Amino acid sequence: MTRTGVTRPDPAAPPGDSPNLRRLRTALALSSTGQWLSVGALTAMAGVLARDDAPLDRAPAIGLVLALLLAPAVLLAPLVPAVGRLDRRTVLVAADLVRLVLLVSVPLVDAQVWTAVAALLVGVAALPWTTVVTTTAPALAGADHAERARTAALRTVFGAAPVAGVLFAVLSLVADAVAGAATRADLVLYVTAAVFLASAIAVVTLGDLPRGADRVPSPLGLLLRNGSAAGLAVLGLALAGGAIVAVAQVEAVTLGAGNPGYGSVLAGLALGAAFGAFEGPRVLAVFSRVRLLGLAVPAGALLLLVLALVHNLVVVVFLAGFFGVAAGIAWSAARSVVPDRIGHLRSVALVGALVAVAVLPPVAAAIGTHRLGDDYAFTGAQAILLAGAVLAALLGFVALRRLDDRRGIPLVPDLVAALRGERYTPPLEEASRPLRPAERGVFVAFEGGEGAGKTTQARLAAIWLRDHGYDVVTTHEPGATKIGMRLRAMLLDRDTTGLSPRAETLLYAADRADHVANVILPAMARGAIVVSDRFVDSSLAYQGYGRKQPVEDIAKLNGWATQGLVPDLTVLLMVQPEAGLRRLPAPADRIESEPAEFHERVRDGFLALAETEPDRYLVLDASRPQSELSRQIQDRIREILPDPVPAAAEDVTSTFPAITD
Ligand SMILES: Nc1ncnc2c1ncn2[C@@H]1O[C@H](COP(=O)(O)OP(=O)(O)O)[C@@H](O)[C@H]1O
Ligand SMILES: Cc1cn([C@H]2C[C@H](O)[C@@H](COP(=O)(O)OP(=O)(O)O)O2)c(=O)[nH]c1=O
Repeated sequence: MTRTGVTRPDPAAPPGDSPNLRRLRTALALSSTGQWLSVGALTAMAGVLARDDAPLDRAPAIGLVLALLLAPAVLLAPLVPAVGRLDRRTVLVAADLVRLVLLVSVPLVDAQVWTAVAALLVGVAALPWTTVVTTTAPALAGADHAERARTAALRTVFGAAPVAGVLFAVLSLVADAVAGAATRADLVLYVTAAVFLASAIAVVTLGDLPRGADRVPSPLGLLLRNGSAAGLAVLGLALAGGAIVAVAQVEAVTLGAGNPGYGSVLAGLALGAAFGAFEGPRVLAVFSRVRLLGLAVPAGALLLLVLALVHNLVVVVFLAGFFGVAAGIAWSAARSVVPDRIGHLRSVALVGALVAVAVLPPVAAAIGTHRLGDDYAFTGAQAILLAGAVLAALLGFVALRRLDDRRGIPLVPDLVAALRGERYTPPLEEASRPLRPAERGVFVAFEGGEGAGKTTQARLAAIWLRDHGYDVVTTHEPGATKIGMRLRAMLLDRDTTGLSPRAETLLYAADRADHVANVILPAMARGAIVVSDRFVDSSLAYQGYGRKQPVEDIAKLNGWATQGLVPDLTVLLMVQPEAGLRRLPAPADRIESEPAEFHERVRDGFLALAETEPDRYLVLDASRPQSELSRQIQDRIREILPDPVPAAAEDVTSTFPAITD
């Protein structure tokens, strides 16, 4: 604030940040801390109220409370838009106050059934807050900074978990010190209620919040759509992580550490996960993200295996922390592997955790405790942790096998080089690649939305290929031939008005037919590698999905135009349309100036095309640094390269001594 009371923009604040947005994030931090604390507080209370003699018999009651807390997020998300029509601040305050009342009521009612009902209602009351991340914070930041605001809000939600974990452990210790070992969870329940009060007050002090359509995608819908092997790895971790949380309290009580012990395990897990997710992008930065994912998941599984077998709380807390780190790194790697399917990954994690906490505790209780020798008891809790570890490791390996983006490059030297901060590049002739007849060249197409970096990456790939002695032809669409240049002018000139979608499609196809006949096929016939900036997929995405014309028809038309030529590899660079368009210099051409929804449809179209033929596509997150992208592209191109020297010629030349100077 200046002396005149006018708020000046904070020069250090990220673009799009406003005082109101910052206050909203503070409220979100408080509310999220309360929600995470509720998890510890209500499960602790469920454990106390179960009152069974053997700690393991309390597991199903604890699992039930966890499942009821999570279930609304999975099952009721589609109902959230209904609250979007109400006043935003009133809904958020009501959501906090409802949770406050519920948490205070739990120790007063003091009944197992009410604790379970309260858990369900706390889960329901948390739902309106999800719209702060999906809608309100991005709307407050404005269109240009919406994505950044969404990310910051998500970080706030998950960053609150370790804070709540540590707070829960400390409060449990205090309660233990004051009231003795047989404490209930009253203190932490009341403190959680107070945190919700603080959140409600923070919301009241907020300025106006924008209304707007709430978009809370249904986790169940996302679970089934956009499946990916990366999702399998995340599922493995979610099941394993869910197993830890589901039996943490039982383990802590069995080891004589009570709620402070339980809180320490939760805090360790949450701190580790937050650290891993935050640092993930910097871990082995030059190493393939797929391989990092494929290694982090089994590493987490191994930690879980040891965790299941030791009977020492301090060791368990550290192992839970390291498991969290592995899980966090794996999560960040999975996000970079399928940047376009993060919603799917989140749904897998949520549903996996829900299944784990609902199903595993009753199984643990049913297995019971078995004495092995005189001083080692093996419990059902350990059994499900072991099962979680094995399953996670298996799913991690499946993901690595299915997705490996450095096939043919040995894992160990690749990892050793990455540990030294270097990128392992096998000599070209050592890389395993199917040899292709040299008389037919190779055709690589670069596709993607506006400003995705196609021209940049096509150029870098061509330079790299030429460095390795290949005959390379770089070309582009539309407009690579004389006729094509005239067609391009017609197609992209903003003065061209009223061009019908069919005519547009035919003109692009005419340009392509000329391009294939006069540039691409002659180059391939002499064995060259052709690198094209755009090809048929652009027509399918722009004229098909963008202009809403039948994709099948366009594919048929282009099959004829191209004489059936299909790229050996299509590199698809995915970028958020608005980010891509921002990268381009003004003024926009006729297609670039289409509305945002058109470009969204084009983007979705490209993805749908890649999904139908995953082996032919390399899909990359174009927001990553250019050098990283080009390395991944090189790795993939290497797999399809022909021998640089025709096999027949090599038979002769290889008998001569090499002259290197
Ligand atoms: N990975 C990247 N990160 C940031 N900027 C990039 C990246 N790749 C390309 N750019 C920049 O974005 C702009 C558009 O890139 P360009 O290769 O012409 O995209 P396209 O051919 O897909 O329209 C250029 O200024 C380029 O330097
Ligand atoms: C090849 C092709 C391009 N287009 C559009 C996409 C681009 O907006 C424009 C090509 O313009 P261009 O300036 O080459 O852009 P970029 O660098 O993004 O490739 O033509 C189609 O709509 N259909 C097609 O089949």
